[in-house]
Amino acid sequence: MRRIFDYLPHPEQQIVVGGRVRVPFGRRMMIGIVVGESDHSEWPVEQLKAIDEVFDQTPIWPPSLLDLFKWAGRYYQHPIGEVLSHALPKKLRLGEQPNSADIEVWQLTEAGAAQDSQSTKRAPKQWQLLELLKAGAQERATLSAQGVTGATIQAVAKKGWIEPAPLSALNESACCQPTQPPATTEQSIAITALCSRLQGFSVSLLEGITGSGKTRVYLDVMAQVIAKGKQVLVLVPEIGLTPQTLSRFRNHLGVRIGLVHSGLNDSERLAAWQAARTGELPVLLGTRSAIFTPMANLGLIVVDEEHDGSYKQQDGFRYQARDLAVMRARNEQVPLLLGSATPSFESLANVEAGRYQHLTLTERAAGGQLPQIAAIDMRQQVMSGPLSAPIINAMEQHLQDNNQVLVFLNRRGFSPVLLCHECGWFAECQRCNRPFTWHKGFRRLVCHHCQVERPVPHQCDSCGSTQLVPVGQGTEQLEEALQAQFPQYPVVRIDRDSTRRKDAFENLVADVQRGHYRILVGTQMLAKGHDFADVTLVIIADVDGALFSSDFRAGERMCQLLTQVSGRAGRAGQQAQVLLQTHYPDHPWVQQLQTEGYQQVAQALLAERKQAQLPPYAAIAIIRAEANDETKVAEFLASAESVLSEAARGVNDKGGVIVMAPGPCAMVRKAGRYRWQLALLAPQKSAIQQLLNQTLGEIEGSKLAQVVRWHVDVDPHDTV
Ligand SMILES: Nc1ncnc2c1ncn2[C@@H]1O[C@H](COP(=O)(O)OP(=O)(O)OP(=O)(O)O)[C@@H](O)[C@H]1O
Ligand SMILES: [Zn+2]
Repeated sequence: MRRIFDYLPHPEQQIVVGGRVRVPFGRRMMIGIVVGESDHSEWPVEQLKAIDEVFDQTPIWPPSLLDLFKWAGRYYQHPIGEVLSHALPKKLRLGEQPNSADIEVWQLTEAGAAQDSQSTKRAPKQWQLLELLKAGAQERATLSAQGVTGATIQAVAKKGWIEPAPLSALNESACCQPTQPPATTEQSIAITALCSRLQGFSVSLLEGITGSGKTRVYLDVMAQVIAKGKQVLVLVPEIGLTPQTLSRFRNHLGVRIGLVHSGLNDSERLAAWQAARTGELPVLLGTRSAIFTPMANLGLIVVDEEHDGSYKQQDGFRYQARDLAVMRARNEQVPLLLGSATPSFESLANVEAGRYQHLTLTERAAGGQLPQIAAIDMRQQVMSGPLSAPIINAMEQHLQDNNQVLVFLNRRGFSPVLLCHECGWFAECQRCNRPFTWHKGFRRLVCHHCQVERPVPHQCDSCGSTQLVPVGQGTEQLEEALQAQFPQYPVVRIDRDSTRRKDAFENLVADVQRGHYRILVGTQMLAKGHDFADVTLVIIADVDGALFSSDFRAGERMCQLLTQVSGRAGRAGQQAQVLLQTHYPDHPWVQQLQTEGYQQVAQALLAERKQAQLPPYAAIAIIRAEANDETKVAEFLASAESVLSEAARGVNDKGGVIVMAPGPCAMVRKAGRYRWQLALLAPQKSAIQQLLNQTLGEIEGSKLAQVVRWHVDVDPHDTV
């Protein structure tokens, strides 16, 4: 509910703003959070109920953070209750007390330290655990982030090689790596510039080409902050939290690193949260939602790969964690460091406007040149498999030279369509009106839009023919074809399907690092931020689909993705190559990326955005609605449009808000429901805010608002 509720104070207990209380709500008792105090109410005092129980003597969040949440609720047009509930670890929502002692810590015993790889020869996982603990005690949560399962821990503990350790062991354990290569000149310049701004609020954008060693810059700056006794909050994209990242942080900083990731259970999550809140944890490393963690002594926020789409929550409370980081840094008066090889256009525009400090790294830290992208014109190739002859030849070369080859294809499954060769019928999801993807390994057809599955048919539904043929290719097919083409080189596929099991992703990445595989096939999971030292050739198998998206951000996204994937090649300083297969070698983005690189393409695309008055030079919000009955969706948005248009006449002083006519989404039917949307555009974010604040109450009150599912998306990630 888009509102707050009034209660009388507890007769004896003191209440605190930002603390939890139990209150009667309807016929139930519920846990609430006190967001403010007042000496009056809109309701007659006899109608108000009293707070039943007070849980907290001190606020859960400091006032600056509570203010941030209130701001976020207003800005993203999301009910404050849901925002706060989102920010609160589950155990606290249920009324438990914060507790940081709930942490399971393990250390080597003397017997364990005496083992060598021979004694665990048939149990490589156990050896991995022993090796990890050689550097000192670690939390179970940290071990699990590095691919160690509970079963392995139990097995090794049973042998008497490891034992539970006190929490204090963590602080002594993290060791500093003695042999760091010296920072490069560019890195040193960036580090000095950043360290001169550690007081007060500022935002810096570190734009460093792929492999330029941005992480090293973060770490040196973080070390300075930690040395002053302050805490650092580091955000990474959803799949950027690899064992490698973690060990780099541990080794370099020599302090305990707290983690927030999807593999934590509720107790571990609460323990990390509490350790951060009390100030005992020097570094908290986490994905999007870590931005909500209170930190007693915050000294710096770092957002790595700041352009990454996973910082935007795509359902419920649709916040942008990078943008919240800016607000949080301002509220808490600390510096914010954004880093990327392919900065978001929002951040580039902020640099242009002089709001962010701009630091650049233009050379690769380990030497060598950034690989050039070369397009292979598919129209002139005779294709015998998914990859053309020049690509196969190049792969042969790099593999013979003992290097790894990465083949990128952003489509899971075996084939995106299963077609009847005789009549042209194809298997289609009835709820989305889109073809099913054939997953050969799972022996299922899966709709990638609504996740519904069905068995693979033996016959055509329409004519009964048994000649069903796969059309188009996904990673599964590519993996199969490459293994057949290069039987002597092990192939691994890394995508959401091959990494479904817990820890599978961490394990596969570790195996790639160890050189177990020579050919890596994968989706964007492989593209982001990984440091695979032996990859010298990157193949981009197909980008053609992305060239035709009608989303105004399609160009930005594609250039980011291609630059990031390409950047996986030659990171240890080798000569490297990137080959891109396309039917459209003349497409302007493809051309520009080959000849100029991300910075120049970004400048060109930004100029177009400015001309067209689109974000980041304007603000946008979208109201989306869906229902089984399309006319209801259209009617609801039409009435919303008239409410908005009427009110929009009043906000003309700020340059006005354009209320676009409602229309069907690019994918008009999903999971059986029809989807429409209405966009609001304005030169200023505040104008859209003002308009939504004025009108949402009325829109929400309409009868159709109860019939259709709808939501507001401020600064949407997807706009089609
Ligand atoms: N000063 C240095 N001297 C030698 N090697 C370095 C130095 N700094 C970083 N490196 C190495 O360069 C490689 C790339 O560094 P890093 O992964 O930090 O790059 P990055 O800027 O984050 O790249 P990306 O944006 O592609 O993720 C790593 O293997 C790292 O160990
Ligand atoms: Zn579907």
